[in-house]
Amino acid sequence: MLSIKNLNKTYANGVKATNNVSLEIPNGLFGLLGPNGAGKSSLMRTIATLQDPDSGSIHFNGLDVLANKEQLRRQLGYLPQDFGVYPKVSAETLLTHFAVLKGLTRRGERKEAVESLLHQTNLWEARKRNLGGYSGGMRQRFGIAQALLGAPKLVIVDEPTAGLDPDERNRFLNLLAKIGENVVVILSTHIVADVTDLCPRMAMIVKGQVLAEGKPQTAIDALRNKVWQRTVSADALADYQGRFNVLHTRLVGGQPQINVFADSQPDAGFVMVEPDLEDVYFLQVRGAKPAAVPA
Ligand SMILES: Nc1ncnc2c1ncn2[C@@H]1O[C@H](COP(=O)(O)OP(=O)(O)OP(=O)(O)O)[C@@H](O)[C@H]1O
Repeated sequence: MLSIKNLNKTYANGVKATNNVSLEIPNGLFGLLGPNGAGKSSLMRTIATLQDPDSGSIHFNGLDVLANKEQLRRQLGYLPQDFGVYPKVSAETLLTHFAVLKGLTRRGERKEAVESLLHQTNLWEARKRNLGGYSGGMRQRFGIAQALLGAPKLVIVDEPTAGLDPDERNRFLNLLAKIGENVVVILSTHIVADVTDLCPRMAMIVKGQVLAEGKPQTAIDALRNKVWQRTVSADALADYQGRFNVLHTRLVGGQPQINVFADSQPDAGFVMVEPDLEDVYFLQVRGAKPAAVPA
């Protein structure tokens, strides 16, 4: 269990990237969902002990993280947002190199760990190929392999699915879900479907603040009977956006279809629809508060 209490971080330029964040994160895949610039990376870097908060506390299975950084790092696997690889080195060679850095100094043990991770991330067949020739998905899976060296108890992956095609994204998320069976895995993303599909728990973060936390389904249920949908003409769209709390707009067959948040039917053209996590997300991002989004 990772327990974060009243965490704050303001950068020297005055940006409050982490605003009184408190979260309880159990074993499993935890989705940290928010738009670009919401403060996801800042929070993850702080948990990973790469930067200090101004105030607040972090405990991991009882360990005071900020007072015992080295001990946390020994249990941590981290995949940063921009994970660079040496293009002219094979996956097997670089992973072996990372294993040495991670303290796997005994040869047999190291070989076993590297081989097992190459299998687990489905890179075994491609292990001799140079990383420069890997696809985006393969590179991310390599990133996860290095993060898992040393069997970490806390795994942090920062926006790993951005730029992956749907197949690669699925393969990557399934891999994370499997890892999450036994350890805490925190996944940051701005892709709502990443969280809907796989995360038993999540938090939405906007402008450094946690606006919703808990099971995705609980947050969705709180919007039941309050999401209304209709198609409108392109000319009328701005008018609808001005008059109603429009959560999002999609083009369906070239025509705008809008989802509106309202206690009652906004006009006769609307039908009530089942809410989904996108509705919850856009309600939070647009700054409109629902009656309550229970944890
Ligand atoms: N070292 C820094 N110094 C000053 N401002 C920073 C620094 N790092 C991040 N910020 C600012 O803090 C805010 C949060 O950034 P952060 O990278 O944590 O968000 P994010 O949710 O991870 O977004 P993204 O996906 O775009 O990286 C942004 O306004 C960003 O410009």
